Parts: sequence; structure tokens; C-alpha cells
Amino acid sequence: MPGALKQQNHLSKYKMKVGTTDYQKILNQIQQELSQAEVSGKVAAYIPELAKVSPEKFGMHLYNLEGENYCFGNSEERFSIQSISKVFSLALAMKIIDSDLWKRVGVEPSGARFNSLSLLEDNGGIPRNPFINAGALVVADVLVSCFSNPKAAFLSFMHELTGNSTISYDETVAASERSEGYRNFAMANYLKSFGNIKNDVEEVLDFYFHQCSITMSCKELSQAFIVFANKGNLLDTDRQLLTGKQVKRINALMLTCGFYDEAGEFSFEVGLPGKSGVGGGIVAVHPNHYAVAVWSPPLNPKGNSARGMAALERLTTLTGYSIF
Ligand SMILES: NC(=O)CC[C@H](N)C(=O)O
Repeated sequence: MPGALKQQNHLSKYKMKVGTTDYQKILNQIQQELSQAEVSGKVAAYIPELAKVSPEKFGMHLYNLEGENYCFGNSEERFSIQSISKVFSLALAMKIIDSDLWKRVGVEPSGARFNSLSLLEDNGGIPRNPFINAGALVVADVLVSCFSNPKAAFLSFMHELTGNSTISYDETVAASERSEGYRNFAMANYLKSFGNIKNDVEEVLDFYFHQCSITMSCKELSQAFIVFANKGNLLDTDRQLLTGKQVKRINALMLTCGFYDEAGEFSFEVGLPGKSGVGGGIVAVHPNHYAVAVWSPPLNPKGNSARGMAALERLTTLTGYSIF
């Protein structure tokens, strides 16, 4: 059938293009273009420890389903993953309770800053999604309810996901965030007033500040996120850690809510699901192809890494493919 043949040719052409992409050449070009470019933005200072990080840091690491690694710059230096941790905590909570979780957290973009309190009033204490702080605090509450030692359980999930038992909390960063964490304290108390935090507010915040304080490098993050590009399977052992449905939902939430009130812009410019953190990291996933992490501390006014967003826009433009 001529029609079928045409389709097959088209598919093999696409495969060939993906298969022959010279990622290292593209990453080198991104490094060259963006290291010199003037990038506006400010390193996060509302967590005092984060203000000490050099704005010059710049690294990127791409890990694909063939198990190949491509990188440049400070790609092996660990930094504070901050809100990127919300993807990991959500994945763990979904493994445990799933459908009940969605009675307590929504799945819609907020169109507001990551730490906005205003929408909670209108939505009766149900956060719009799990990636804004309010939603992540509810997810943290779920994990605190489920484990006798939630911090240890979360780390062991991280170790299982990455195959790397050296990943840990940065106690100095956690204490630093706590010392100035008035807004998150307000938010947790406000959620509690609606009955959407079940545990002691102090305990939930302690867990939340710790999950955000985890340090990982771009290399480690891209390897951790490959599970979202690989339908829930760990790449090294081929073990199924998350179901296909869970991965579909997490990727959908990353695409629509991963960048708060800049999720549309990220989707428009980059065209991949992803998640940012105020430590300057961004991780993005190309399902069935790769996971990529970039780190550059200066943040744009929406709280996302300015150079990181530009780097990922160049990646999907230079490779010529995104999920769209
Ligand atoms: N966007 C972020 O990375 C925010 C995380 C940070 N720990 C906070 O709660 O403010």
C-alpha cells in the first residue's frame, strides 16, 4: 500500500535524525553562545545560604536512553535542587496513595508565583497543583503521615531512583531556609486551618525544608530523571519503579505547572516537560529520548534560571525536535 510505505519512510527518517544527533557538538555550541551572553537575573537571596553561590556557575548534562552522557561546564558540581525535589516527593507520594492525593491537591496551572498564598483562599485550601509550594507542602504532609521516619524514607527513595547512596540533605541550607521561612510557615498554617495538613506544621515544614536542601549535580539529576523518559523504568536495571500512568501524569504536570507562572513560556520556547528550582537548576525530559539538566544560579523575575531556560531553548531548536 503506497500510503503505508510513505508513513514508514517518514518514521525511519525521524528515527535516523534522532539517532544521529550530535549532542556533544550542540552542547558545546550552547556553552559557547551562552557563556559569553549577558544574562540578566539575580541569585536567590531569600534563602541566605543560596546567596553565597557564584552567579558564574554554568553546567549542563544530557543523558539519553542509550545510556550516553553529554555535558559541559560545572555539570558534576552539586547544588541545591530546591523545587526540583517536588517531582521526587510527588512520585513517592503517588506510589503510595495516588487517587486519594488528588482530593487534596489539584492538577491545574496556578498562573501565580511559586509561593503565592492568594489562590488558597479562593480554592478552599486545595492547592492548584503539587509543584507550587502549597501543593508540595500537602505532598510533604502525605509523606510525613506514611512513614515513621519520612526524611530517611525519602532519602532511600532517592538512592533507589539514582543508584547513588551519597545523595543527601544539606543541613546548613535547610536551617537557612527555616530561619527566614516566614511565608512557608504562613502557608502551612493556612493549609492546616482548612484541614489540608494533618500533621504537626513544624514537622511538615522540617521535612519540606530538608527535601528542598538536597544537593545533586546536573549529571545526577539527568540520570535521576531518565525514569520519566523511560516510561517508569530504571535504565540500569530495567526495573519498573513507576507505572506508565504515573509517569504520564507527572510529565503532564511538569509541562503545565513546572515553571509556575512561566509554564506557558517554557512550553512555548522549549517544548518539553520540566521542573525548575530557585537554586538555579532546571531538568527537562524528552520522553523516549533523554533527560537533561542545566544549572545557572541567576533567576529571572519568575524565579526560574534565566540562562538555564535559554540553554534549553537552544537545545530543542538546534536538535530540531521537542515533544511537539
Ligand atoms: N521555587 C523553589 O525552588 C522554591 C523552593 C524553596 N525551598 C521555597 O519554598 O521557597
